[in-house]
Amino acid sequence: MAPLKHVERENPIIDASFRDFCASHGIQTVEDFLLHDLYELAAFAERQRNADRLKEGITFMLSLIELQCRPWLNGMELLEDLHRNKHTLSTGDKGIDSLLQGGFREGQVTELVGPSSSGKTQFCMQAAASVAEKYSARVLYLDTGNSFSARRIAQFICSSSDAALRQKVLSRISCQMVYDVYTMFDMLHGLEVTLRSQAQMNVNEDRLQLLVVDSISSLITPILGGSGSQGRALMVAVGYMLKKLAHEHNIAILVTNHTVGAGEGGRTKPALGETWKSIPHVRLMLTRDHRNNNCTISILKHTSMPAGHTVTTMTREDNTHCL
Ligand SMILES: Nc1ncnc2c1ncn2[C@@H]1O[C@H](COP(=O)(O)OP(=O)(O)OP(=O)(O)O)[C@@H](O)[C@H]1O
Repeated sequence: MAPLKHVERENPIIDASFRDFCASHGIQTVEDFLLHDLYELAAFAERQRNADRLKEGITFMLSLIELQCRPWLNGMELLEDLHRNKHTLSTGDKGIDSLLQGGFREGQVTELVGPSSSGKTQFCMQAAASVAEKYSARVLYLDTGNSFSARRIAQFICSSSDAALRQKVLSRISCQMVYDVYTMFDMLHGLEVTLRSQAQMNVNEDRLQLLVVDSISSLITPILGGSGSQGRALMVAVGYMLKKLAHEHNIAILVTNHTVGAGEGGRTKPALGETWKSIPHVRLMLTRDHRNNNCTISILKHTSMPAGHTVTTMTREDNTHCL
């Protein structure tokens, strides 16, 4: 059960005096709120010296509980949400955009799977440049392996010959190093709090539209060892948080995953196993022919397309292939 003190991080109105007031009515946790008569509590608050602050705190707690208990959505409401909010974002590559019917879908998690040196990081940086440039959007890049390169991103910016524009695009891309799954939880939680308060204040300019995690597998693989289920539970929790962020804030999320071993028929398969498989909405497999630098992307899973569609594209050396 979450103690009320944890909620103070989300809204300072849940301060010590609010918590003391709640404690005097036997309310110590968020769940305790559900068991109490809140009209009675509000009536008690009315008689206090700091009535306005207390009532504001109660209203906030109610909205928080409501947020956790979202009603079921029917198919019509889901379709409307899809048309109204979930647009596609160009990946920066014409062929891949056409394969994905426009690019990454906002509100969804797209996973790029590929062996080492297949070009996953290059793809992520190209996508970051494309979204920051084409949509004047903010991009958050979580780098788990020190592979982010601002210089390489600058090469992917189509208007890179214009120094002022290039600077503008680059300034919309923030990069943060994340080396373990616990830092990742803190990061995602902080991001959720920020996005929620921005939504409440209707801040819409330079909206965060793409979140990149390169790579999710290097954060999760170290906690999966052994026979315990704790690692798997943490993995599912991270996946759930990513999906929730994507859905509630209309963000396209791109994560990378490496491949392991020789699966059935001598082929490699995505790491993180069967439990992770259900997390991403879209799974793409990237392979690279090192003789001619051709990359092939094929769909392993998609919400509206059959698996197996494929596109072959060239590795970009600079920005000469801009769309
Ligand atoms: N500046 C660059 N210009 C052109 N090609 C590059 C550049 N930097 C890297 N590459 C190519 O991209 C390849 C590596 O790709 P990348 O780092 O994206 O692979 P990856 O799939 O992310 O690998 P890993 O899983 O090991 O991190 C290199 O082998 C190189 O050929």
